[in-house]
Amino acid sequence: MSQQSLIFVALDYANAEAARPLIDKLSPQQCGLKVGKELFTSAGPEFVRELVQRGFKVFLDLKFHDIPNTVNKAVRAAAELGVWMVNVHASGGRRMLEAARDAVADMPNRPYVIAVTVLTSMSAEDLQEVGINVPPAEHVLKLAKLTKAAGLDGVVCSAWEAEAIASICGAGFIRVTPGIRPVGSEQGDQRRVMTPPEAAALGIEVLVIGRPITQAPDPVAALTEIQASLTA
Ligand SMILES: O=C(O)c1cc(=O)[nH]c(=O)n1[C@@H]1O[C@H](COP(=O)(O)O)[C@@H](O)[C@H]1O
Repeated sequence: MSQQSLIFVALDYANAEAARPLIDKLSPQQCGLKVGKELFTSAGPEFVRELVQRGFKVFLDLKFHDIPNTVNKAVRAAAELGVWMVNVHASGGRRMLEAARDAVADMPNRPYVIAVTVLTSMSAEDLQEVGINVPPAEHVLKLAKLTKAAGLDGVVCSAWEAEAIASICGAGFIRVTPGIRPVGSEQGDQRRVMTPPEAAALGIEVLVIGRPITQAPDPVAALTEIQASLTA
């Protein structure tokens, strides 16, 4: 993993045709691409293979959360597409996480397997409603420790929890942070947000950014501006 924060553009588009105009203007040297539930459901594995063939690091964000056997098979199927990273939900529990880890253990070029802690769209109130009566940061840390103990490569968390995770889980443990919002951009459904330069200053390995780029009048210019702001 490089020292500088890598940016992954969240391709939250309705289908491949809608995503292609932006992808055609990007290079694998510039950023990675995240394919999530919407685009994967409409465009399918063939589209993921196409992005991999074009040389992009692809983060397949399907957030698997199921019984261990099902997650094991799903992670393996994702890995066989040649993606760089795949994720599951840490709240699936230790045995599910171990099954995700084991799915790719024998692959020579295996993807990173990481686990979502607490979604960046969730606030303390949202957590309370689902029976978790501790602050988000505390629950994130608990799930990060479980993920590390199960032998996964890292976690998805908000940038606010990234430093504490590094101090508890160690430097090699990858932190992937969505909920990144340049000053002046709309928060939308995100709750635990931070600006790109602040997140980069924390040494976060991967910043996931969607709408501030994809909904901008000129997405490539928005990405370039964000990238410049990281080192300014
Ligand atoms: O796993 C993810 O990528 C993810 C986890 C999380 O906690 N929060 C979160 O926003 N994401 C994804 O990151 C992207 C954020 O997009 P924007 O809010 O548009 O920047 C979306 O594709 C989400 O599905």
